[in-house]
Amino acid sequence: MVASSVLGFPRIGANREVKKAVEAYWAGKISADDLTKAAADVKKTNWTTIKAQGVDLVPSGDFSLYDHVLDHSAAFNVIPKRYTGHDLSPLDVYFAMGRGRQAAGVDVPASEMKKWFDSNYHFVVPEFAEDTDFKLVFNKALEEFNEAKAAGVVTRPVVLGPISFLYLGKAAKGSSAGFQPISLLPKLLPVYKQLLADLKAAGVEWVQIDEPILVLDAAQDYHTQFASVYAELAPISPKILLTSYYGRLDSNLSFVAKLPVAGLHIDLDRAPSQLDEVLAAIKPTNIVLSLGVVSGRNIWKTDLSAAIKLGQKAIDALGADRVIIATSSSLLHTPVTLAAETKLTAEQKDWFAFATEKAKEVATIASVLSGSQDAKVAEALEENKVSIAKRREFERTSDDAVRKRVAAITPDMWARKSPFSVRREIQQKALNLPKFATTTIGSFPQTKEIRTARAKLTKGEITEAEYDDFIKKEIESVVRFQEKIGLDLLVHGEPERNDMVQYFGERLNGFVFTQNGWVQSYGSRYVRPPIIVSDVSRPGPITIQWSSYAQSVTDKPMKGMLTGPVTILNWSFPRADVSREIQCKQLSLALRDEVVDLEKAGIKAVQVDEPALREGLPLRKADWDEYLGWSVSSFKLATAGVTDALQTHSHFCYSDFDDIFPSIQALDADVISIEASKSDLKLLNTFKQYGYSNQIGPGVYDIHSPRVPSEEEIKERIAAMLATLTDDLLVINPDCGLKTRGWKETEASLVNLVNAARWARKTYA
Ligand code: MET
Ligand SMILES: [Zn+2]
Repeated sequence: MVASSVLGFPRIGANREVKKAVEAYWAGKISADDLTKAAADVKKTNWTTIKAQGVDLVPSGDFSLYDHVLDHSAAFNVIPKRYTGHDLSPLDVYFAMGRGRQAAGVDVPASEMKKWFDSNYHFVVPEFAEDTDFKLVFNKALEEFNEAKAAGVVTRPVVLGPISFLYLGKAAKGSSAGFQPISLLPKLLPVYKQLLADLKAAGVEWVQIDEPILVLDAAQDYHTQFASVYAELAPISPKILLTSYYGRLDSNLSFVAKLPVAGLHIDLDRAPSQLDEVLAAIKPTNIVLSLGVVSGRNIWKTDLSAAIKLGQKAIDALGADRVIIATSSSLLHTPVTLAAETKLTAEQKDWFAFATEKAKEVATIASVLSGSQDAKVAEALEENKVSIAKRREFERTSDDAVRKRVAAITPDMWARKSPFSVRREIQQKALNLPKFATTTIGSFPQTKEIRTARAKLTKGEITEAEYDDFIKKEIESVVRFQEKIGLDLLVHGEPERNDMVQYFGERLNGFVFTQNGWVQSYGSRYVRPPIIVSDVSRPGPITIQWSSYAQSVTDKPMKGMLTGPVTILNWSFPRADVSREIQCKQLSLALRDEVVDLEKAGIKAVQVDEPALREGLPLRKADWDEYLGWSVSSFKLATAGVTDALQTHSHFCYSDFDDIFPSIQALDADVISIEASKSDLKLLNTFKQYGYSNQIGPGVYDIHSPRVPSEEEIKERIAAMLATLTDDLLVINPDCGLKTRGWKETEASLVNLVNAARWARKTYA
């Protein structure tokens, strides 16, 4: 019998129930009990849904109200001191860690957030100190196992592994130099033992322990750490399924195959070629192999026949009892169900599988491999063959003009005409900005009124012209606001955009959209990634009318605002039949035309955002050059079609840039803005290390939290930056767009920012 399994499921609810409940709780509209109840309903629906698809091993413990790494930190008492002692309930401490808290005498910023591997999901970075006092505050894995059992589903609890937990975390501020979280392993292990022993006592058969760091280049000591940790855990634990996902095990396989675990999960979606060596390595052991053949990262229907072949290969080597068919990773990166989509054409719908459909796919593959004679299984397999054939047929169509244009790209097309120093002078004349120029990253609060107007337009309750008028009024008021508080380089505020990627996707050929395809990005923030289904091109101008309108109502310079090619690609579900590089180049050419049109329309500065450049970086260093090569040239291709007088900006947020900083310099944007506030300005060390020649605005405050930074705080940050950056290169801005913020905190924060910049002009005159 070949078993089927799912590694994790979206925790947002089919109708975004979790977002709604969490935000209502934050707003004081529902109680903690109501929130717990709403969460319980979603968990129960998830378990029963997965089971109903025929899956044998259903996950539990993967649910989260905010972030699963944060859950884990809270459960293990890894709670920085700044969040304790305020007389907050554990739930409020938890949310304070996730998003900061500023109320009733409590004023604490959020913890640092980082991208989860190469995905657009963000986790809250655990902070470890030498005196971190690990204890099991609550056993989430056990509680949710029991909860699922009571709902009639026996599950496989999911736990983040100890080594990944420590490596994903950081040393708390004030730790002694050289302190490394991994040194806490001996102190942490007893708590894991307690957790696992409790699971075993509760009758848990299998526990899934996630060690995703196994797909990263091995730290030197991985080998001994894994060997000693799992030797200690295995005897007292339920059967351990050790999982790796998002990439290949590579050289880590040599020690992983020797661990005393009952099962090993590998990602065959991202790294199909590792199957042979894994089979060879574990054949002499008793390890059960979980094959991640159904992608947890994209939304394309699995080619079941191809997956069955891989499964059969594993069965031939190991026997059916040692094979599990699984999703490649948790399905948290995919929308809940295709069933809710009513606007996709039948042809399009037939191409896709979302989380629920993917659960069914693993079950079908496992049934076929188990020799099932069930007519329904045979039928599902047949239907899949037809769907895959149809998609292949569609893939043969192409937009020849786009293909030709991509083939004709030459390197001179992606170089600016003159070097930065020359451009700078020309641009300074055109823009006339003061020293320490202030600007924002683009979006202003997306208010209820804006969302309502958009919804009305979608429902046909207002006309296109009425909507456009509304947007113009919004733009004008955002412009007046910026003038009033004294910002220097203005933006139009992006009120017309539902989402920075979706907005462009909807105006380009080659994309399709879902109505309800939400995927969690961080906390209660979900996105609906567009899907690239065919060649991409620009049927006409996208942003020109709004940017030129905004410029027409002010004498101050207006910055045009576009989402960059790499980010559109990385935040979409890409097609699987054409390389990412080619898809990116197609996007670049479309955006290049838009940038040129903005300049023609009289716009003097254009920002092309690339917040997702870093996240697309391959997990293995050996693969970096290839990616950085085409992504950097794609950005440049999009921005180099203009004259020297156009000031190009780019923006990056959420991640560590240390390792790719030379590539950021290579983009040759005239100005970059970059997240720095949450990572404790450690970025500044990067500037020190590599130097930076163009203008730069490391964010002076964190916009991901409603907390208002004081003027003093911002001055301190500016002063800290000036210890490393020369004053004529520094630009003053928040660390990201303001669309998730309310107007009140936006105004207060920006007033402080402008005042701090004025202070800097005097102080560093
Ligand atoms: C995630 S980066 C966001 C950049 C965009 N221009 C904004 O201000 O919202
Ligand atoms: Zn940003």
